Amino acid sequence: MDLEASGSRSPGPHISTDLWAGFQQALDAPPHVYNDVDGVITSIRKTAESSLSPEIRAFVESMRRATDVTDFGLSFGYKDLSCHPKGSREPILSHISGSIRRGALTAIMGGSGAGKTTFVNVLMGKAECTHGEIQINGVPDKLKRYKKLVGYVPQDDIVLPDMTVYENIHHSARIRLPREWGDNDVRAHVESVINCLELAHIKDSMVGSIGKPTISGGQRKRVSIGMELAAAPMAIFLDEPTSGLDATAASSIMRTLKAIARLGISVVVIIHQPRVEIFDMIDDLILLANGQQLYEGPEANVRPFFERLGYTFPKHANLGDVVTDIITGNGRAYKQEGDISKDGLVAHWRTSRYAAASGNEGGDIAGDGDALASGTSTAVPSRAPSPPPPALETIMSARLDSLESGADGPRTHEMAKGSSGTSSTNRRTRSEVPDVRPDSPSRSRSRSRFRDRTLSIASVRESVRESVPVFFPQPVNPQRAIMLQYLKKRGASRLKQMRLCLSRALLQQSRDFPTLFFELGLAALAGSLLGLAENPKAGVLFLAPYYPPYDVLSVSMDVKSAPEMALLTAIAIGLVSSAPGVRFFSEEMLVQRREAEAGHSRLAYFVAKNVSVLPRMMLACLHFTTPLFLLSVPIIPWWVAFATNLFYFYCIYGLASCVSMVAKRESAPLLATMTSLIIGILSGGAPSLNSVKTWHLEWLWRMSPGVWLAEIYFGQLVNPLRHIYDVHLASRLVGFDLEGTGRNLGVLVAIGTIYRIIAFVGLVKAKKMRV
Ligand SMILES: Nc1ncnc2c1ncn2[C@@H]1O[C@H](COP(=O)(O)OP(=O)(O)OP(=O)(O)O)[C@@H](O)[C@H]1O
Repeated sequence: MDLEASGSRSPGPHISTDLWAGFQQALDAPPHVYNDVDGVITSIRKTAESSLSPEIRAFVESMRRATDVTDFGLSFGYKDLSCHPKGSREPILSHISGSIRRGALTAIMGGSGAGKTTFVNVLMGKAECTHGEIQINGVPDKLKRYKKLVGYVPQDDIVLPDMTVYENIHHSARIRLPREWGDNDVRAHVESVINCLELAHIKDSMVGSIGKPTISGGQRKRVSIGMELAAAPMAIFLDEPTSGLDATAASSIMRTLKAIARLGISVVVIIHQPRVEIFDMIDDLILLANGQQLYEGPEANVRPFFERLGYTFPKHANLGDVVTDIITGNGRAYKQEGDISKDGLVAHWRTSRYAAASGNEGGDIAGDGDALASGTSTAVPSRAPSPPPPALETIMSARLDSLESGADGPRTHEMAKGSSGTSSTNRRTRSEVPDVRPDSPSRSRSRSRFRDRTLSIASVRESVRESVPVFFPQPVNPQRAIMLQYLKKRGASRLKQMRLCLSRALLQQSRDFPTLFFELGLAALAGSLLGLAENPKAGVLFLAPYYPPYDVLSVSMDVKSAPEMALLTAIAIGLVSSAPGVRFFSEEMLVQRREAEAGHSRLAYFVAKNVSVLPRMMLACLHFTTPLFLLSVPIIPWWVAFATNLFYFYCIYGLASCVSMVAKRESAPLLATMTSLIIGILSGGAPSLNSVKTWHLEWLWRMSPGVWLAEIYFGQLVNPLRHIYDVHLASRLVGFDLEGTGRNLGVLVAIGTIYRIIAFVGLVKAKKMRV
């Protein structure tokens, strides 16, 4: 069964209608008009919002509380953006100008290497441009400041497989929402996100991995989107949100994204060769090639734009495919003669932009009111022509008429696209979006609410006429100061994040019982085998000459057994713990990077992960040390052996963390095992530390925790016999000190900690995610 398809129709637990369509219901809402004119438009907004379902209204209210502004959402304006990193021969982006409207679904398209990722990184404040100007909500500003208000959904659904849908989203919310929010507030927001994403019926299901899925691909994508919406973002960027999904799931995701945009959140997607129904849902398009624009404007205008350049669109061809072919320089099938190169398209866009800016008739485009691009004397109109927004009266009349006649009313973007009505593409979109509630009670309620309000709306029309109705995007400058102030309070403190990450890590471990069982079993087996190997010696691991004058009675000498036992112990612990140690970080590396780039504290995560593993490490050490001691009966006090082994486990886990930062997930366990074997061999047992000293390489051996473990074992096994044997002679022969157990334990802790510091540096410096 297609879970995604069934999921899109299943209601949440407290939602009465079985026709609930989540966020998509917002697509049927009347236009959302902003701009407060003596409270007049506010009443219209309230009217618009009253037709939304209670779940979506709860989400909108929650968003307002999280952002502390009434009209959440970000619009971006950019002028002449150029990025030319050092070492790169060509600029990655050059002369990009335009805008991204608040509340619009904007798609960025281009061939491989066109600069889409870099452009999105710039808009998200993750990368800086070498040149250009940027406006946020109509005000020149630094994008970095708004990072906490921006969500990013990577192409691969990077979620924790052994956590439920609710837990994945809830964790993100608790880390990123305003810190003064109580548990109930966070829970309510998460519930509203889950309901609106139609995940309520699977909220307690484990997410599962791609190899072992427990929910469908479309649902995983929704979880991934939910993790961002949980943080109440004002803009959300998605890298190929439909890739890998079947047609139904892909359309459903895009409709959801479009509805989210309608609520005010700016949605920007990177998309490749979209299917026609997906292409039709896009409001605005930004087409890139070779790091430069070749089109920016409404999706509805892209076809006429290319037709003016001589391209013909076959009757039944997929518009998305044709556009992709054209912008990658493969448009010969659609233009028999003339230039079809990407450079030609880029040059055309640039010249027509400048022609339009200078008022030249030949200009192919005209500015559309983008504040940055057209609001100043130096402005460069940067978008293809958007028909002027219709008057508010037209919109309200159309909406009221449509409600009277029972037809679906025009949507905001459709109106913004042209007073002439909806474009053909948008008509297609609407007809393909199933009207899930043709005669539903909520629809009738919404109609009657509208009728009731007709009078009051009619009475305010006159006063509204004086003002210019503003549709998306709406600069929210007056609210900017409040928003920036509020941004500082976003996100849990580092200490709280540590606590949250710790409880999550412990929960994960408690669910991974088979692995723990296997690890403890392996530790017990290794300890038993080593104990059996040492058992015939009955704990006598040292023999040396007697002191004079009894030295002539000495029968034999054995100074190697103690270092050898230490060597075998080090190797066994290395084998037992390196693979589990590497799992902790390498399996979650992508999740960690996603979280870190979303603003989670790396330090909190790292410390919590390391703390969470301590009980497991102690259990493994107990299972290793106990059989070893019972079978080999050495003369070392049990607690000293336990502490020594435990600190060596600590070192191996630390070393495994370092390996997981540099090695690929598949090769990390093998590499960690090999590394632990090497440091085990460098324990001074064979070759002896004395020989190493003669090679002047003691410093190298001393860098290995193995040598400190061996020195403790040697001292503990030999020193108690000092009244019988010449232990100093033995010490000189082997090269180990007899004293300093406490110091050596301290060194082991220090080495383990140094490994962790190196691992943390690796975590911070590790390659960033693709976007
Ligand atoms: N930091 C950098 N230094 C030098 N060149 C870079 C850097 N980052 C990206 N590039 C280059 O810039 C070009 C655009 O890269 P970008 O990742 O933005 O393209 P893209 O459109 O996202 O491609 P794709 O769809 O294949 O991911 C590529 O040729 C890439 O190799």
